[in-house]
Amino acid sequence: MIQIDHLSKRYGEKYAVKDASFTVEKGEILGFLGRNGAGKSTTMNIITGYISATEGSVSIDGHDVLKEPQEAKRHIGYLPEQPPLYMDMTVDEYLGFVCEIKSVERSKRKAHMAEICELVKISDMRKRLIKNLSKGYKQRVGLAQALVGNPEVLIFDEPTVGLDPKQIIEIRKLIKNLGEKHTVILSSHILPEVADVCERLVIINKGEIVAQDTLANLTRGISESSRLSLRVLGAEKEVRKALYDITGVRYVEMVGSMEPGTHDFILEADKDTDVRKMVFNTMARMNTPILTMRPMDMTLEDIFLQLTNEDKGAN
Ligand SMILES: Nc1ncnc2c1ncn2[C@@H]1O[C@H](COP(=O)(O)OP(=O)(O)OP(=O)(O)O)[C@@H](O)[C@H]1O
Repeated sequence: MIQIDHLSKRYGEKYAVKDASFTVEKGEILGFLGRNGAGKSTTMNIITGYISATEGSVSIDGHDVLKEPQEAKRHIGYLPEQPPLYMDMTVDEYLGFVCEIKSVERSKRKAHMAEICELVKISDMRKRLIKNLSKGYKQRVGLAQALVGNPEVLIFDEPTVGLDPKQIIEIRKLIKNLGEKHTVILSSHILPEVADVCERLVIINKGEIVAQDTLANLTRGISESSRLSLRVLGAEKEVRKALYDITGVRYVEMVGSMEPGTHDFILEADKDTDVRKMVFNTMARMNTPILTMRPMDMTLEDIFLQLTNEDKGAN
């Protein structure tokens, strides 16, 4: 649905985005994750045709954003980081104005606006001046303008910044719902947000894409080993040696003794080897009961930190 090919944007000598390529499939909710200043807004602004790229191309449903801007933009609803709201208009006046610029048929506007307002829950606010709305409601009006014309693709840039926790939950829920009928790109620097809402992630660091995969693959795929945490009732030296002798085990470390007579171990094994059965059998033979055994997957947070550490990336 969206194809981003070798996109770069340079300001003077500095790359805001460098050689970024990724695709967004029809119907998916893609998370575009990066720290502040990583190049998210720049990428979103290029995809939506707000600014031009220095190099590379973007196509939306086969239409090049640069060569066929009207056609490409017709498919996109965009909520930029700063929603383009007119503070002295009422919600109705503003959405009417957006209908006008998006060429929504006059006869259909009333019903279309009512439907959108219902969806983003601003029906009671339609006669209010936008400047008098709370930040959360202003953001909903921003979402509403993105939905005008019923575009297939919705792009949200940091949609929950500045909202209170209740508003954040509501906006995320709304985006999830919209994802059922639209292709969505959600740009954010908030890890739990994209983890909660998105099926697949593209991670950008210092202008470069450093990873793109499903959440599950990202948490599984990056490390070369799998780790287990164990608490065993038994003598440290014997248990450590027995664990170390298990095929596939690379490393064993005793990390503490939290209960009398027990020892806590972290065991690192080859990535594709599930050593749990062997650990169980070995400990059973030695009559050293396992009190806990837990796989230690890398969290998305670990991965994000690993991928976006200060030494990585360009510039
Ligand atoms: N018009 C501009 N002129 C010069 N540099 C710019 C311009 N716009 C962005 N940059 C730089 O490009 C880099 C990427 O900025 P961008 O706004 O895309 O990041 P971001 O990931 O959206 O961050 P944030 O979440 O803080 O908005 C930053 O270093 C920024 O200072």
